[in-house]
Amino acid sequence: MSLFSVPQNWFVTQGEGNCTSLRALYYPPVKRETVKEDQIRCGEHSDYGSITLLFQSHEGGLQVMNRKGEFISAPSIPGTVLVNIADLMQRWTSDVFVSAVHRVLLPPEGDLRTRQSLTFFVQPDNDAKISCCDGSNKYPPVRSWDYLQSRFNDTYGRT
Ligand SMILES: O=C(O)CCC(=O)C(=O)O
Ligand SMILES: [Fe+2]
Repeated sequence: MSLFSVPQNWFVTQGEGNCTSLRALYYPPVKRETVKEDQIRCGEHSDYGSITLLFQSHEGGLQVMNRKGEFISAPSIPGTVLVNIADLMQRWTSDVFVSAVHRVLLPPEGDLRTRQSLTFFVQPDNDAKISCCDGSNKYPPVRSWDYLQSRFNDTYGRT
């Protein structure tokens, strides 16, 4: 089965309950004298789930890595929402959709504006078995909940 012939609702629901969440971020003003070498506002990363809806205020700073491995600016366009592919979606589609590595840069020197963003992380249902939709097994099947917990543990450390 290819990505283009998956049954309707394949990506929609496979159980009850999921870890979909909303994050509100506030980036305070940046005083240049306190900035450390190589500091940025949000370090480069990819999101874990299926897709992320990103609402950003208009100061800019978000960059997304293109397929050549270069970061390009993704400015905020009024009235739009940015949709990022995340890691489980890349696995699910067997790399047809590629998870977007992204980061947020510091504002230019002297720009003391704050920045705000809202990220809506859409996660597959907890019991969903994420296996390559083309049947290739390029990535071993994984339960959504287990995958997310392992990523959270890697990021925040085990308790
Ligand atoms: O603040 C932003 O624009 C990006 C935030 C982000 O990438 C995240 O919360 O995962
Ligand atoms: Fe992110």
